[in-house]
Amino acid sequence: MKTIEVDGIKVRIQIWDTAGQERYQTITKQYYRRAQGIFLVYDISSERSYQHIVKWASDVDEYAPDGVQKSLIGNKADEEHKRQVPKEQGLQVSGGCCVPPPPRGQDPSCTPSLASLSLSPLCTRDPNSPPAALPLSGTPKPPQSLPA
Ligand SMILES: Nc1nc2c(ncn2[C@@H]2O[C@H](COP(=O)(O)OP(=O)(O)OP(=O)(O)O)[C@@H](O)[C@H]2O)c(=O)[nH]1
Repeated sequence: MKTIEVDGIKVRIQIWDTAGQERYQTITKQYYRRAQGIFLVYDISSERSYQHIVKWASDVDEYAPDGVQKSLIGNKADEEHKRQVPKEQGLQVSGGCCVPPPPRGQDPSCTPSLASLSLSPLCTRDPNSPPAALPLSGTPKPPQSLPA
C-alpha cells in the first residue's frame, strides 16, 4: 500500500503480486474481480514469458471488470544483453508506452514503483473516457517513437 500524488491528486495504491504458477490460478483469478488496473509483466530475457502474456491477457479479459486499465511491462530491462524479446514487439502490444529501465547499478526492485507511476494516472481517469493504452486484445498498433 502506498500513497502517491498524480496531477495534484493523492492516490492510494494497493498492489497485489499474484503467483505465476499454474497451481495457484484458481486463487489468482479471484484478485482480478476488484482490480482497477492490471500490470502484465514479462521478462525481456525470456521469449517464453512473453508468450505467456497472451494467456494472462485472456484471463484478465475473462475475470477482470470491463474496461479495467491494463499495462504491459517488459521487466529486467537492466539486462539488455540477455534480451530475447525485441523492444518493438513489446511496444506493438502495449500501444507504445515505455517505462525506462532503472539506471545502471541501481536496485532493479525500483522497477515496480516506476511501473505503478505509469499505471496510476490511468486509474484516476474517468472510467467512461477511452483508455489511454491499447487494450491487449485486438489489433496491435504500429510502434510509436522510442525514447532516445
Ligand atoms: N536483473 C533483474 N532481475 C529481476 C528484476 N525483477 C526481478 N528480478 C529477479 O528475477 C527473479 C524472479 O523474480 P520474482 O519476483 O520471483 O518473479 P515472479 O514472476 O514474481 O515469480 P512468480 O510469482 O513465482 O511467478 C528474482 O531473482 C528477482 O530478483 C529486474 O527488473 N531485473
